[in-house]
Amino acid sequence: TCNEDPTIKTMEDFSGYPFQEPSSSFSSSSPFSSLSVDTQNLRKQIDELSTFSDAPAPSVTRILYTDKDVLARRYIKNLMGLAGLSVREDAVGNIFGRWDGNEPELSAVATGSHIDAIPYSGKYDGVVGVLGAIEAINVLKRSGFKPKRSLEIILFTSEEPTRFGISCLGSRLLAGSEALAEALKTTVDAQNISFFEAAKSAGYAKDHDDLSIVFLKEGSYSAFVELHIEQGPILEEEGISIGIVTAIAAPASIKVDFEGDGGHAGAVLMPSRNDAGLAAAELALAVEKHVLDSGSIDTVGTVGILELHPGAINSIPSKSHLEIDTRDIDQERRNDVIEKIFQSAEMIASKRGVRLSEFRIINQDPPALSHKLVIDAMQSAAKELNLTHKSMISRAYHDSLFMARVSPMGMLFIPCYKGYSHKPEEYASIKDIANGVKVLALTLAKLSSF
Ligand SMILES: NC(=O)N[C@@H](O)C(=O)O
Ligand SMILES: [Mn+2]
Ligand SMILES: [Mn+2]
Repeated sequence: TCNEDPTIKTMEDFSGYPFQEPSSSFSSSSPFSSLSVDTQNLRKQIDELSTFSDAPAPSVTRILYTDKDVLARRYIKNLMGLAGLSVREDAVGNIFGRWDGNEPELSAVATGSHIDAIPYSGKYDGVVGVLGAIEAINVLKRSGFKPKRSLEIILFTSEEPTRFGISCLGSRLLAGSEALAEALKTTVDAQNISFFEAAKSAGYAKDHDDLSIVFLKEGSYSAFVELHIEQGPILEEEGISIGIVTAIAAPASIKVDFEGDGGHAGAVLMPSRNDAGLAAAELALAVEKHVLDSGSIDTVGTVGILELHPGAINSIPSKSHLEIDTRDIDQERRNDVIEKIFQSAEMIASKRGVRLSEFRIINQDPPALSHKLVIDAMQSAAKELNLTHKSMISRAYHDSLFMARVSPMGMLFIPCYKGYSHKPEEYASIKDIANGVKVLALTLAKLSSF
């Protein structure tokens, strides 16, 4: 391989895709002389949407089913209407905007992403894939194109795990997750508000608690493509416009609780303590150790939530709560790490005389591979638009991870500033976004004519 970049090697092993572009089954002569993106309008929309936030600019916080989320959803539905799409919503608030093709009975081609944003994050994560998708439809309409297969834009509910601790909630249900449909009957958020109460407050789940109605029918889509910022530095560093995602890494998340006796920080001497806080601290370091010991750069582990109770400076923590996110492109290797984390939790609990009161694996998802059909379409589109592109893997997860279970899937990445994401400094230039929109438009056109 050209530059001994360990991830390239891994990507070839992992996605089975030779680094060199395979021959495309899509014709190179596209009827599209010019695809014009309304960059000014798109820029304005990204800024306007970011104002529906529970955090002060430049940060964006937009949590599922909050007032700001409902306003942002209304904003998107309005834009879908202005683009001439027929709009519908399902019981959990996945929103669909459809442009009927000449042969509407054929399964449609879909694209989409999410607009929910974790606390104090940026304007572009997910948003580029929703506003960009609507603009891609406008671009095709402006060029006089008429699809054979219908084109459908999906705004997925709750890609971020912020409110109910479950990532990709909307797309998991669309992909038919019985377990999730069941679990949501008893799921509550940190304020003890139930999922259904919250959904109803946002106008969803009116008279349903059997969420299997959200499941997509077999063959609903002939292909699914998601446009997203890279959330990594590669494209920007290498000056490449488009990332052709060939695979998405396998995410997992774990909730852990320790319980000890707590007590007075002054009066209780060290030998007679069983400090739940120190148990949590030790486990957090053990997560790092097990991830580093996997010997692969592709294994990552994060303790993004660590809470102590009662949380008083002069009181020994009697309870501690950790939430662990670990990922890898190699599912086996990731599962080994999870097993080692569990053994450490047990070992630490017995060594420190605290109780391991919870070790719950919330999700342990397999990785997803992009489909040749979609990869070829994305590559020939980028080529026809004379945009530099490279194949790459996604270490962040996306709704595409679950759409791959019900449809041939592919993702398009665009560069973002220093690879920043999940923080206010997240940024993508309108030029890069416009390139992504053009490649998406052409890819959708190719797939819809297939
Ligand atoms: N794309 C993205 O940020 N997805 C996240 O929810 C993640 O944690 O990967
Ligand atoms: Mn995100
Ligand atoms: Mn995202």
